[in-house]
Amino acid sequence: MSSPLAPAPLVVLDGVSRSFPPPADQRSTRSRDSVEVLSRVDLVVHEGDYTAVLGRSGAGKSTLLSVVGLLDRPTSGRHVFSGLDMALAPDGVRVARRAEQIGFVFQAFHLVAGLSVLENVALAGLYSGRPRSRRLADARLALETVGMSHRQDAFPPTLSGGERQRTAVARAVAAGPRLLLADEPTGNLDRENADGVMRLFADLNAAGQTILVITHDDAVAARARRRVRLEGGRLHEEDA
Ligand SMILES: Nc1ncnc2c1ncn2[C@@H]1O[C@H](COP(=O)(O)OP(=O)(O)OP(=O)(O)O)[C@@H](O)[C@H]1O
Repeated sequence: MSSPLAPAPLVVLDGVSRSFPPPADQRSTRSRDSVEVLSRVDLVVHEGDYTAVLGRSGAGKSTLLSVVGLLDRPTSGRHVFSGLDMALAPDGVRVARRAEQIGFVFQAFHLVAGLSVLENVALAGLYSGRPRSRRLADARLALETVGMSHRQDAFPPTLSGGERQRTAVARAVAAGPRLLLADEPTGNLDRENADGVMRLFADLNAAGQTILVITHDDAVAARARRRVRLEGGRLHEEDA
């Protein structure tokens, strides 16, 4: 039994399932049953955790990240984020929570080519209404954290892959999210740059950042404090 003083978990997935309609080319010839990609998944993430979700291509990792990141709703099950039941919350509440409390890093960086590095990072907090002066100050600090201050006036097309991803990480953490969600963050990087980004994640976590990273790469997962694996729609603990 947990202590009454123990902090509430940041994320709780309780019996979460997510189904999709069958692919169009299979609807007439095969079963019309929907495909259950996540099947009664349970997951608890506490503040300060650093968790890697492993799984083969098609295992449902991005689907899981979309649910945890409030980009998608489960078909059934309970999803609590930051103390609020999100599976049933109205869209407006979900969008606000996502903007204020979750930072995303994707494999493809998703930087805006026509904005400088500083301006890209200062986009963090825009949707939760932070004033520009505050966003710029936060962006400068985040760029310092990821070692990109010297490139703040550069434009994304002139950056290396590693620099682009460090910029994307700065943008994800600049507004101080409670949760950093990363989807294959090293997928477009060579080993050296991948190592750099994973060192950065370890440093952020050591400073208190809660991180959930999804990856098919054991070397990336090895850097996390906890590993879980998605297989057959279910989530299994990899090791103690
Ligand atoms: N919006 C959707 N509509 C229908 N099927 C979907 C949808 N999103 C995902 N799927 C299906 O769910 C399954 C899991 O996809 P998902 O992208 O979550 O896997 P993944 O583990 O992230 O794969 P990868 O490592 O290749 O990115 C796939 O079979 C995919 O086709």
